[in-house]
Amino acid sequence: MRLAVLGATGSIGTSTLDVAIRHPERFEVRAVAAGRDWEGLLRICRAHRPSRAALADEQAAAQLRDRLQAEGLEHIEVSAGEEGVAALAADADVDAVVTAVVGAAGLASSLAACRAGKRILLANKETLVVAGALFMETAQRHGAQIVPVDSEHNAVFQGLPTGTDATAGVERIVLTASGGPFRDRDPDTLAAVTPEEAVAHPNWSMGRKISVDSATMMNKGLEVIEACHLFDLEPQRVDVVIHRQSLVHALVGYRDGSYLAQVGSPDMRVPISYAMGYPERIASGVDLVDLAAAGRLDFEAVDERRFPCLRLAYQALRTGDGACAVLNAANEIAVDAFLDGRLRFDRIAPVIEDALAAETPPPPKDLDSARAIDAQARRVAEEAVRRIAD
Ligand SMILES: NC(=O)C1=CN([C@@H]2O[C@H](COP(=O)(O)OP(=O)(O)OC[C@H]3O[C@@H](n4cnc5c(N)ncnc54)[C@H](OP(=O)(O)O)[C@@H]3O)[C@@H](O)[C@H]2O)C=CC1
Ligand SMILES: CC(=O)[C@@H](O)[C@H](O)COP(=O)(O)O
Ligand SMILES: [Mn+2]
Repeated sequence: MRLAVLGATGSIGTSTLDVAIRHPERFEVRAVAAGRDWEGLLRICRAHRPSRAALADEQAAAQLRDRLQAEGLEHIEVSAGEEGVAALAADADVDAVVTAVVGAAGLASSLAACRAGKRILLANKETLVVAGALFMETAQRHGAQIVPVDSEHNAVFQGLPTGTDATAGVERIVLTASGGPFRDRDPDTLAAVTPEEAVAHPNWSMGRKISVDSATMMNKGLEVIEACHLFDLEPQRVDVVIHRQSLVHALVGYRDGSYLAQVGSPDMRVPISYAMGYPERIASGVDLVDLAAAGRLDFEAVDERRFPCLRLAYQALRTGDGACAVLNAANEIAVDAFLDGRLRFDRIAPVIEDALAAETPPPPKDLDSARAIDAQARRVAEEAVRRIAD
């Protein structure tokens, strides 16, 4: 299988390449893309020898081109900008696209992969939050196959019935949430949280943005929206439960009273290898969980006062796709402001609430309208950051 790995320098990208290199007879890394880390992408080019590479940042792409030439790797064609990244997703020499770009920046390449009818190993959950119906319709129209990489959705995918009716007998699904680094912290002290504390996830090693999302539990909110689109479920059929150990990733509840749960170590190579090998199971480099050593599996209800972002996500989901796009944009702005030291941790949710209070845009009907909604919501959220941060 010929792969394009978009977001190759990041946490998911690195795990994907780790799985690929374990199966050289099975996977060929044809194309790799990132944002601006040209040195990271250069190292990947040396190790995997793709045919094509792309960087969203034009200057970084020029640096990469120069260095590849200096090292005798000029046959690796380098493209630049959002279009350059999206072009890799549609490359005729690629069978499967791993969408591991962070944030709404991944939408254009996700849609390009859809239009080209690729197998999409979907990590970029923001694609489904910004333009869920558009993305799913585009995939269906062009025969793109979506295999979820996000651990919970990958777990649901594994637990759903096989055969023609993919949801036969399914009553509800349950996504587990670790609760993040502040699940036991006194809520009155959340104002003082530092970025380094917020990105210190108790169980998973991930990029900074998703780590903050886990700390606010917006990550689970985005995942509820993601699940509704992927599995065609109404919001009331998607539950969230806190599970501190992050060993059970999701459960599919059936009408006969059974739950099917997927259990695995908190290492993304497990769901990534499932998506890469599907429908076969291939080695991921991760051992089975030692159940006796794990000892216990705890489940608790979510305290919505501690995690207001989860409520905001359900609110946006019930309002419609336009509101979900606003939710995502405002969250990205608020998280950036927090990581830059311009916004307190406990003010991330109020910024998003403010953005959602503005007039709700209609659902995005194409990439341009999604971009316009995103840009407008970012302006509103930036204004809210300035006001709320004062
Ligand atoms: N990490 C995890 O365990 C999980 C992640 N996900 C999802 O996967 C996605 C990636 O997350 P994660 O790997 O943690 O993030 P990272 O921050 O670790 O990596 C992000 C990647 O995106 C690239 N990137 C950033 N901006 C652009 C752009 N404009 N164009 C192209 N590439 C860009 C980065 O390149 P550069 O290095 O140059 O900045 C980097 O390769 C997110 O949507 C996240 O929600 C889902 C489930 C689990
Ligand atoms: C690994 C993965 O899929 C993340 O989305 C993970 O779920 C984050 O952990 P939280 O449960 O804390 O959000
Ligand atoms: Mn997840």
